[in-house]
Amino acid sequence: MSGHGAEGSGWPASSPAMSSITAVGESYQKFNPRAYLQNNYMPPRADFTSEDCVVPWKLRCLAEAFATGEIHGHTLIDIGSGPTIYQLLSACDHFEEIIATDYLEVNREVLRQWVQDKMDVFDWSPYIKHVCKIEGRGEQWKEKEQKLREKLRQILPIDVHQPNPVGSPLRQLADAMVSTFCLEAVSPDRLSFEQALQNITSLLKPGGHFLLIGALEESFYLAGEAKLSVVPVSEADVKEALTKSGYKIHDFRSYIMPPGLKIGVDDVSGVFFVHAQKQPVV
Ligand SMILES: C[S@@+](CC[C@H](N)C(=O)[O-])C[C@H]1O[C@@H](n2cnc3c(N)ncnc32)[C@H](O)[C@@H]1O
Ligand SMILES: O=S(=O)(c1ccc2c(c1)CN[C@@H](CF)C2)N1CCSCC1
Repeated sequence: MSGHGAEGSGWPASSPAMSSITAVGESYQKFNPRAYLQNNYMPPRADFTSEDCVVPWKLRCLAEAFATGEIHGHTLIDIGSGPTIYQLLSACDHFEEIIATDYLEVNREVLRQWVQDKMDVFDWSPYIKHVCKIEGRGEQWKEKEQKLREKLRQILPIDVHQPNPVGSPLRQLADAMVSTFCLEAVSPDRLSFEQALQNITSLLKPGGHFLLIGALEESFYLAGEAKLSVVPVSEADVKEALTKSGYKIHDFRSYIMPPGLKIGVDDVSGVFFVHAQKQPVV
């Protein structure tokens, strides 16, 4: 899936909006997964020493959401997975099948390599160990790692700017959805952010739960040679977009990025976490 085509996007092929979306897709051609992982998922950002650090905060948000027991079913889909799997560690105990998605083949291949336990893949063990610790069930980290590898059964191309983001409608709507640092990082403006949210919502069954994590007031980030534009969003912008797409917000939390984690790889001000639920259409 190229994602560059105007076909079916709902925008006129030559409109300014479609031109901006095409430009975003072109900017991602230089995205370097290894550099992206280095910038965001290794020290100093990968600091597990205090519950106040961003990684423990984010993993706790996800673990606590799944610990409610409200979020379960057969299939969970992750939107814009990139080269990362940390966002699925607490989910894998509550679903039979997990679908990862990304726009870039390089990222989908990184995920395939991890699932197949190939050499030279990123070491997620600090994240897996931390999740096992905060979940408090005494699960061995290698068990959780193997469980996720078994459940991560599909790794699909996706373009959130298409009305059918994964090409054809899913055989079965997802019971739950996760997305981390994707929508704002691939949308040139607020309107396309809201439209992308509307598009991915078509993949989630009515009543399905959605865990959304993203960057607050960020305008760019680096991933090797790529400098990607990000649409700056506030808490209010995110809440408004979710409401417009028919969600009820159950929980909204924000984390202010400490100065020590502002390392030049982006200009993120904070991180938001939302637990929302798609409301049935009456
Ligand atoms: C900032 S990364 C987020 C990666 C990961 N979810 C995380 O938490 O770090 C944004 C991801 O969105 C993907 N992406 C770019 N354009 C997209 C599009 N039109 N639709 C869906 N995903 C897209 C990129 O390939 C990249 O993996
Ligand atoms: O908050 S992070 O430092 C983080 C993680 C990923 C990103 C950003 C920040 C900000 N820029 C985003 C670009 F889209 C990607 N973090 C990294 C460790 S795990 C918890 C999340």
